[in-house]
Amino acid sequence: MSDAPRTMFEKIWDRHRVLEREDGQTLLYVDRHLMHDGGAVAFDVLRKRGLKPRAPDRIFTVPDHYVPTDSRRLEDMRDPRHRELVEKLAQNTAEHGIRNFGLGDPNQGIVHVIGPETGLSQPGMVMVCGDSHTSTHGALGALAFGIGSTEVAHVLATQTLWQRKPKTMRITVEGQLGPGVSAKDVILAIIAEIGAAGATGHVIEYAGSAITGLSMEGRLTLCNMSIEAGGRAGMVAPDETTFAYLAGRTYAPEDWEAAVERWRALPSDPGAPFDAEVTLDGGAIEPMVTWGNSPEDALPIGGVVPGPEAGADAERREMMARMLDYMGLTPGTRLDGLPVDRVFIGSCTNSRIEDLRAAAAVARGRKVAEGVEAWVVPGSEPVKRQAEAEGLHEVFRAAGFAWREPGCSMCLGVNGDTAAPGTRVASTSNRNFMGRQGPGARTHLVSPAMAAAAAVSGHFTDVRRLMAETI
Ligand SMILES: CC(C)[C@H](C(=O)O)[C@@H](O)C(=O)O
Ligand code: SF4
Repeated sequence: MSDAPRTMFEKIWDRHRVLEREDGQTLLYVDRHLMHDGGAVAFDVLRKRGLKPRAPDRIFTVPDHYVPTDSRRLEDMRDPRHRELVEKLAQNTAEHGIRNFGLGDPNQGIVHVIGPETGLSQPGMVMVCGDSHTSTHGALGALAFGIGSTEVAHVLATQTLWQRKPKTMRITVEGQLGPGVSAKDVILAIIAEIGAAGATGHVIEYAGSAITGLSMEGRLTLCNMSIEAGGRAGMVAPDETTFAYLAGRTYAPEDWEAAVERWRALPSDPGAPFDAEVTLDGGAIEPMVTWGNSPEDALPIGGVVPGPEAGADAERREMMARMLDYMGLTPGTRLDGLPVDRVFIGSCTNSRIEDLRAAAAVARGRKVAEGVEAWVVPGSEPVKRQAEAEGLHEVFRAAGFAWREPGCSMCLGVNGDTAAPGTRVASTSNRNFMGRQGPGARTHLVSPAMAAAAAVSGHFTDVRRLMAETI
């Protein structure tokens, strides 16, 4: 190998390359394979072919999509097909000696929350999961990406995966984020800038002082939504923040000092070329709200709903008209002041302890507005315990928020946690697609602080105004 400067992505790719095929595909070794209840059927595929999981100690599973968030009991799962998926995951993993963080386990939670939290996600690893938001784990300096169901079976059976080498994109955000501006606003601003297909075919590396200044939790939020910009994966170079976050976690490496030494060599070399470069001014980013049905349809809270004529071409104009109709919005409406019916604080994007602290800081001493139903769904059992130890659940309850059990919940609604048709939802999740939170439900993506501000105001509002009022 030459001494040419390499990106962090290339270093990880090179280290995991097993062999290359003539058509340009590379067989990669997989360090960690995460699975959730949505992928439980992969075990049947293996069984039918007489195969067994190749490396059970590298596979970790958790039910999150279908679990109820008003109970921890399997018996309370209303849909028998969903219960079967959760049971199947427990049975298959028990049979093969795979660690399953099952319903009721003290570490159960959303797969992308518990990976980092348990220390399973580490710098330099190749990590996969049959789920598009696997990009989340890249926040720790891993190459982590979602795979399809056929690939899940392939990884189960071989602990390797065929991949075409993606391109690289560096997104640099310099400067200091303003008060009330979080990682969620940064990623929404990025996607608004480059578009929902802006990073297609690329692995994104986030860099710059606004990024390195983020906590690990902020970086997880950022990387989580890389896929919403079309990116194959998103990564942040490991640094002291990363090491401090991982130290002492259950699955942190036993040879800790040596591991940290290895991790220090991972960041992209100075001068390493990226296929694409994007820069943003972090200081100019404001609290964001989406108005349409793609995460790219995001505007600062001071913005107004655009009209279809703002679309660049006929196709976009037609799409905008359809989205405005679906969202029940009139062009020219100010986002600040737009009434909400429901508020969802949760999902693998924004359900970690810092997210709940940010929301609680706004909710403290205030009341959820009349007619608004607001939920807080912690990302995992440890997040829930920590929040309760800090009394955050009391803050939320006193304000009128429902305090629920961990899971994907209203992010996707496959467990039955949905919003009624026509309902306008302020949501801290990552997708505002038509029907995402239930048929006809109108999703607006926001940060946890902005969601809490909407809950107590009864409409979207600039959280910075509420912060100024807080004594
Ligand atoms: C169910 C799962 C495969 C899906 C994904 O891939 O992302 C889900 O988590 C989502 O967020 O839409
Ligand atoms: S919380 Fe939402 S985005 Fe994340 S894995 Fe679950 S359904 Fe997918």
